Amino acid sequence: MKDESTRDLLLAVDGVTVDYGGFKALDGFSMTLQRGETRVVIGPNGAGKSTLCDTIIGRVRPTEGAILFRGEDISALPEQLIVARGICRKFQAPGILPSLTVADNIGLAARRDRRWWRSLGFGIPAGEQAIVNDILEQVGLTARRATQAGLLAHGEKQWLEIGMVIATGAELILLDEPTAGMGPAETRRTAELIHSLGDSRTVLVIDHDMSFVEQLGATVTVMHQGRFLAQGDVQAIRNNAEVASVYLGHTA
Ligand SMILES: Nc1ncnc2c1ncn2[C@@H]1O[C@H](COP(=O)(O)OP(=O)(O)OP(=O)(O)O)[C@@H](O)[C@H]1O
Repeated sequence: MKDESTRDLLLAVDGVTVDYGGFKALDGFSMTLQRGETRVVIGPNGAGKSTLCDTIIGRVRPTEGAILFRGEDISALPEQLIVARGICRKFQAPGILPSLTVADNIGLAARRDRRWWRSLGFGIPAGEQAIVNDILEQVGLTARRATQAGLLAHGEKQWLEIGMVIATGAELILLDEPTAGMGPAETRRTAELIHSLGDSRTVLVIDHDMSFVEQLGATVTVMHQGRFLAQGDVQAIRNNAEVASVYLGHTA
């Protein structure tokens, strides 16, 4: 891990409100991410977690406030320009091309902004082979490189998707419930994989599974009703009476 003092600000969500005709899915929400950190955002159903990701990636526009990426306001940019600047989101639903091999899916993701359609049917150019090999190794799919992606097990598909996000070169990766549908062993492997991204990427994870959150060992930000509720390590969050009350539905 980098020393705190050498880290710098990558993302600032600054007082963001998303108002749907009077209902505020985000209500003056603020948080910051330092370069190289992994952060988990949790919160009860409807807390605004997905809306936060939608707003960062430009799918939803803030009614108030701003999103600053590398110090620049990106809140009015179209999604594809935000992606081009280095933010990539992995959705719960797999976006892999099932008839292509695992390696070709990663190769395509690496070329997505570089007229990747031209490469269809031509295999992976030599220079990219090394990148693809590295990513396959990182996501633990080297032995599956020639397998059709559609034939992978559920967990493997999720890792391939994470590999594809890595391949885009994005500096900020948004992972929306990456362990959905996974058993304990796959969940553990996913935590290791996110760990292995180390300081090279900044990762924002949304998840409900507290054992996964614990394995990640990351700072946790808690949202409730579109607002910031608490932030700290897993233990502090577990011991936070206000957090317990919003999850358990009673007052502390
Ligand atoms: N397009 C929309 N129009 C109106 N209300 C919306 C819209 N999108 C989301 N909401 C509402 O905003 C609130 C926050 O939704 P969001 O999906 O961001 O929460 P979440 O924390 O991701 O919840 P979950 O854990 O259930 O996925 C919810 O009450 C939801 O119904």
